[in-house]
Amino acid sequence: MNTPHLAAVPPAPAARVVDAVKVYGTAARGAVTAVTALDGVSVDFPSGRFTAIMGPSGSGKSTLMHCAAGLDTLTSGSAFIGDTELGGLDDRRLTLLRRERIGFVFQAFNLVPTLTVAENILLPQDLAGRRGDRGDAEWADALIDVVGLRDRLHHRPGELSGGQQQRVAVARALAGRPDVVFADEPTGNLDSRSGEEVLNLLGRAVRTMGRTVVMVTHDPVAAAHADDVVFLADGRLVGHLSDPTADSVLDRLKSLDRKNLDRKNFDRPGAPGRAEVPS
Ligand SMILES: Nc1ncnc2c1ncn2[C@@H]1O[C@H](COP(=O)(O)OP(=O)(O)OP(=O)(O)O)[C@@H](O)[C@H]1O
Repeated sequence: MNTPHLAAVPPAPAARVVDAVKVYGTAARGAVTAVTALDGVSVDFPSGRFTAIMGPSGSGKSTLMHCAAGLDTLTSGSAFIGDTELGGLDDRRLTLLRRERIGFVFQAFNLVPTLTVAENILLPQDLAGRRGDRGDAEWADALIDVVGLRDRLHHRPGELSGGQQQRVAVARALAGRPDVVFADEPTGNLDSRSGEEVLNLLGRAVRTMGRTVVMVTHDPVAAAHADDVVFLADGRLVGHLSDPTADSVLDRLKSLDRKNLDRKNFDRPGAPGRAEVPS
């Protein structure tokens, strides 16, 4: 009997957006400029991989991340976490989905100052009512070692360095074993050494713990920690690199900047990516 040949099927993306459009502002009283921050972006964030989102300032990186993570809504198009379309969820379900399936790391750490390190890390499990779950407790305990904070468990965030606080934030983001961790400029407030530690941690979460990370950054050295880099310019997806290095990312950014300048010189008035509503 012939055994059917099973081709390796790539895992479904942990998150994706399809034809994503986001317009900020409206034409009120006939004279306001609307800004098209995302202009028809479709991108997959594969499961078990570390993806960086890069692009010039104002290109739509944070908007893409916020819409993909259900922190903001799209004007049109769709955003999915796994198979769940975010546009179809009411506020309560969206809050639950963010709590149970997504981890967040922000530039400003966003820890709760009155809670200890241990309490901050366990907060997502407490909110989800899962503190008693044995598997979760073991996972959180292992995480504390991975992020190197065992001797700081009873300190409060104000007693820690910026790098240590961000490591707590990474542990907190991973504690609930989310489908995907979204990190918005996680090294933006850190010196290069602490930044490197946080990036190594995110990389380890993907490569040894099987997690999925999507990170917005403007730093080619940070992006080089990722498996894939997607590039945005003027709200559009304009490139992709696998196995990036800081040099290859920098080269791509420079070529995007050149193309952007050339195009803007040709396209005046009204550069693409900006929907300008006449007064
Ligand atoms: N709440 C808002 N209201 C109006 N315009 C906004 C809003 N948020 C972002 N924008 C505009 O949308 C565009 C994309 O912004 P976004 O913050 O996503 O870009 P970015 O690539 O993350 O930028 P940066 O690297 O500077 O943080 C910009 O032109 C920005 O000014």
